[in-house]
Amino acid sequence: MSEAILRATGLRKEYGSTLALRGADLTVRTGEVVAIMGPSGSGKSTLLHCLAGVITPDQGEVRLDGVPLAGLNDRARSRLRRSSFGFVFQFGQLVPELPAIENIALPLLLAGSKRREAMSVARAWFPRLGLDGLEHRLPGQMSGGQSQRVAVARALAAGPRVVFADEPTGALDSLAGEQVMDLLIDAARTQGATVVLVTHEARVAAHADRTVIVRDGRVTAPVEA
Ligand SMILES: Nc1ncnc2c1ncn2[C@@H]1O[C@H](COP(=O)(O)OP(=O)(O)OP(=O)(O)O)[C@@H](O)[C@H]1O
Repeated sequence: MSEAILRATGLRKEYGSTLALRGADLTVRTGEVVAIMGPSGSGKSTLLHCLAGVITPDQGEVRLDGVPLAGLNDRARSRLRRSSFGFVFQFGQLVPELPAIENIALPLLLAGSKRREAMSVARAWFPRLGLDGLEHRLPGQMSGGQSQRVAVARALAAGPRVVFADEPTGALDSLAGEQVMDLLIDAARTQGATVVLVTHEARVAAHADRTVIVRDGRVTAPVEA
């Protein structure tokens, strides 16, 4: 069995009087696709954001390759997010002023690629996305499903080690949602990326190797595969 890439132990997070996480534990292995399910407000997004180092838990820790994220300063944490992580949200993550191809090229440019090289990598995604000919469409000129496919390509283009997806199909009908999930899982597996996915939908979770349930701020169903 592969090594743990992410290990969260005893995560606790309070927002004012709301206890969002109360001792959440989760281990994710390299190359695994893990779905996080659970009732609304149970703490799924908070857990995802702690795993990704976007928010810092009040107690407990997250380790990436055994190294505690809390030990990194803000700059190192942002660099890590940029170089090792990709993100897909429900909607609205593309830069509206940039055509699809430039949205995909953006993380590569931020990582230091030359423009010509970044655009060529981005262009190569279009046949795979089923979006040939739409390279120069703005996000507002594409359907929700097309935009989400572009968002998946953007999350994966720079070769992240972990992709975090929060309700990536939440705003889509079932056919468009299936296409987005097929693309996300297929591309992640091809690249050997690990995926941590929050979803309400069992058919989305069915794409995962393993599903865990968050209830009242704790991970209640199989912590380990
Ligand atoms: N920034 C915030 N400020 C205050 N309360 C928050 C904040 N973020 C989350 N919460 C609260 O923390 C709890 C857990 O929220 P979280 O978004 O993690 O749950 P969730 O399981 O992802 O919910 P949903 O499925 O509805 O998206 C909820 O009660 C929520 O209202």
